Amino acid sequence: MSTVRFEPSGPLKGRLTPPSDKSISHRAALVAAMATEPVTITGYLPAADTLSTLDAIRTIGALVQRDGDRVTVRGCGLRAADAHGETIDVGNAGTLMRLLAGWLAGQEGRSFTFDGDASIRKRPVDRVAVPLREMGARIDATDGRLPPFTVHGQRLQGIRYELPVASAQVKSCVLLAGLLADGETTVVEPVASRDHTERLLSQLGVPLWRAGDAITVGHVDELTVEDIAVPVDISSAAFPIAAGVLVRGSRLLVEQVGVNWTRSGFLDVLDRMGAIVVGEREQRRDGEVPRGEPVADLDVAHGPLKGTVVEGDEVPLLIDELPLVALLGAFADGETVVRGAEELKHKESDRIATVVDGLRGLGAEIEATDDGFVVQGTGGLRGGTLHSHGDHRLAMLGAVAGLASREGVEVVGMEAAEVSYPGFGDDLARLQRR
Ligand SMILES: O=C(O)C1=C[C@@H](OP(=O)(O)O)[C@@H](O)[C@H](O)C1
Ligand SMILES: C=C(OP(=O)(O)O)C(=O)O
Repeated sequence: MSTVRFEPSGPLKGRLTPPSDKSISHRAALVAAMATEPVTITGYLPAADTLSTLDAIRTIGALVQRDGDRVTVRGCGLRAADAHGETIDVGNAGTLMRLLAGWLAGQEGRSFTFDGDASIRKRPVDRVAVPLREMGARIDATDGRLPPFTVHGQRLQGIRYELPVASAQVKSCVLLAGLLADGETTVVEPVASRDHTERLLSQLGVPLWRAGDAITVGHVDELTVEDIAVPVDISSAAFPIAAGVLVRGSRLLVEQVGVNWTRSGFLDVLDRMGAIVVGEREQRRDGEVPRGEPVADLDVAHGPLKGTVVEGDEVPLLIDELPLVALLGAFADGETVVRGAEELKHKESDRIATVVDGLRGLGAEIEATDDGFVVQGTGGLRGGTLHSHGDHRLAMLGAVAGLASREGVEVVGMEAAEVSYPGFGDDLARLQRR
């Protein structure tokens, strides 16, 4: 395990292009594997989670060639003809585990076992097993709800499924299963969550439409996949953006960031907190499913912050950035509250507990609640030691906290950042050298 110290920093300056989007890279690799003609993905994220996805599709029979962030996939077709009985190692990647289960649930008469690391073994799969069973698949999970689990593929029937929680992973799992199912499959969302799967499938010409909160996909016999370009991950960009906002005298240009409105809630929260982040974002779009992913350059400067409340429909639009909202809250004037975010308990760590314990250990005035946290802003942070608990977003949170702190932060388990942001430490160092 690596321990890295992040000292209080002088102004961060310069331009930065953070890594490609993890969510979209997973989806791009999976649809490429469902095709039979070769597909080239540019801007594929070469991080631990998305390398697990390339390994997973190789296990199922796809041929994969990677040169940096350019990946060529010769897929195995929607019916993954040659695969059976494999064990798929999803590593640390919840998104891979849940989306791939949807595709493989429709492989009639064939079984696949899913397993992963210690963190993945604590993450619930009943949330996808319930709708997949309703569609006709058989799924055996450990203790009824955890990995390792086996998916016994069956001929699937389309269903109408009302998501009990807003989860893009569950929505995407059911939509991918729907491609193979007889008839139409509809997923109803309680509130909007990231829509990368819908945008990608509709770009590929799959019959897919949205009516209010309901997204419907039709059966397809085969998938024709065009080349795919992946934008920069706003969830990764959020760390240097937060550092630019928090470190006195900073001015950064963060380039080519994906600003799909279902992902960019963090930018709206920054606006409310009074942060200076300038760049054109996508406005909320409730009608037809848009094709493709919008990008923008974001100009970021240090400035004072005020507390805010994040709750309700906004939560899924920045679910992975909520740890950073807690950190920003510690530097803000007044109180910052996050509520309605119990889903944080089911991530790579229990992010309510790990964020609250981690930031409190650095001197923040923060309390956990059942569904979020409350931070009393004190205008700064002392510093100390923060443990990542193997959670990439915690490791990067500690690093940003260190740069903005008075005494520096030692992050125990910094290597976890490789899950989503290869070269994270180098990027921060480069911005400090300008
Ligand atoms: O669909 C996706 O790519 C993701 C959806 C979210 O999870 P949930 O669907 O569990 O909310 C998010 O936290 C995760 O990092 C990626
Ligand atoms: C929750 C996350 O990812 P996953 O669910 O794919 O492990 C994340 O990246 O913060």
